[in-house]
Amino acid sequence: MSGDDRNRPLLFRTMKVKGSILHPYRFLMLVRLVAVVVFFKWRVEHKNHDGVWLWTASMTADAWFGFSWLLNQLPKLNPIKRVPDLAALADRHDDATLPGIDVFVTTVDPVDEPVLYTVNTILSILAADYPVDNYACYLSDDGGTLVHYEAMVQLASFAALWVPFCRKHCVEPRSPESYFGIKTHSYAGGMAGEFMRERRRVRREYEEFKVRIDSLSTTIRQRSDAYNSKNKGGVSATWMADGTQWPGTWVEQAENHRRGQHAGIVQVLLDHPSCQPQLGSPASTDNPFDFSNVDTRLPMLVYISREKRPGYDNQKKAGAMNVMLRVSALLSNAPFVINFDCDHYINNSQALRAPMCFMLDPRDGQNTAFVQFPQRFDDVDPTDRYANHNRVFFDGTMLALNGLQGPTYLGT
Ligand SMILES: O=c1ccn([C@@H]2O[C@H](COP(=O)(O)OP(=O)(O)O[C@H]3O[C@H](CO)[C@@H](O)[C@H](O)[C@H]3O)[C@@H](O)[C@H]2O)c(=O)[nH]1
Ligand SMILES: [Mn+2]
Repeated sequence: MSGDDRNRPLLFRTMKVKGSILHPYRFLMLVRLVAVVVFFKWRVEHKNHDGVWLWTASMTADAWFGFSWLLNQLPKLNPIKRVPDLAALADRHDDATLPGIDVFVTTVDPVDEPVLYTVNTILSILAADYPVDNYACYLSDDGGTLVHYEAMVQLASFAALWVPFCRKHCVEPRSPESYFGIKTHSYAGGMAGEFMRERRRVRREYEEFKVRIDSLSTTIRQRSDAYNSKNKGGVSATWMADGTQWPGTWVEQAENHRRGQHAGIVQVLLDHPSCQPQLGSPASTDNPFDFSNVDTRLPMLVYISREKRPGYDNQKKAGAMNVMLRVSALLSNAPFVINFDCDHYINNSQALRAPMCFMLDPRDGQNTAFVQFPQRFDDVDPTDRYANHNRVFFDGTMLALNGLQGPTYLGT
């Protein structure tokens, strides 16, 4: 750290858990520890001579549980919360000096992992508040299906409306499905009438976009049937809208066009944007949106389906990430990568800035390998009877590990 850095504001704050919560918890740990030790003592002193084998087995199991309980408790003695300071980041780095980020999204099956989720994930990424020419989004489709590719084509055109709309009205969250799912929308800006009008219109466009996404598999099948019937005798291919055969997997399995056996595909759907802001056009008779003061550029968007061959282990998500690293190295080569599963979305438009507070921190940045966000889950029943929010893990264990060295990496 240079002398100059020492006087600068640090980019994140470290917060201890309140004593009123921590002290009773520590006391409870002590009580449990005493109980566990007393229990072991009792066990050893009351050896069951009729079933020594059983006694030994259960002692071994208890000893192991006791030990793992201890391992689990020790980090919890000092849980730590780290909060990014976005204002300090903005002071220190203007948009031009923020580093590039390559955003990786992985998906496999358009049915098991519904395309609508993937589409929302990507829209929330494209609409994030980060310098547009400084980040790029890559989708890896391990299914190699045309449905995903055409969904991305549709998405690229819907994003041209959704992203400027989000920027203009500071919409949160920026995944349209979640945004329109919220019952009431507070609006603090000075254009309430215009906001309501544009929101209604975007909502209608989104509903139409969803219908197009939902009908993709039917559209593709009908189109392919039409081409295949002209092409009698040949194999039943899957056809793209431009009248060429899709290089990935086909609806009907064929040599070199099936799951686990097809050529690699890389398609740039949205090109790298220009470096200067591009303001949109004012409202007119055939354009109800006034984007004349909004930057309408979109970040780069790339579709990838890696090559697959039978007998070759693809290493699932890790393999997909490897391929995305290689492709992005050629196209955008950002110093940082961030990855999401296709069923995750960014629920806060500042989410790409937040990790930079840790990575660029003058004190700890050089020693930070990765930043792990807590995950939150939608559509869990409000009382969370079955603990599906995983709060103990995300708000307990992970904070606890934070106080030791850092949390574990969760794959996203
Ligand atoms: O051959 C494959 C198999 C999986 N995936 C993707 O990998 C991700 C995770 O796979 P999934 O089987 O859905 O794992 P989950 O159990 O749902 O997710 C848990 O496990 C993942 C892998 O460790 C972590 O990334 C997640 O955070 C964690 O919630 C998904 O986006 C998949 O699309 C691929 O890209 N290629
Ligand atoms: Mn999953």
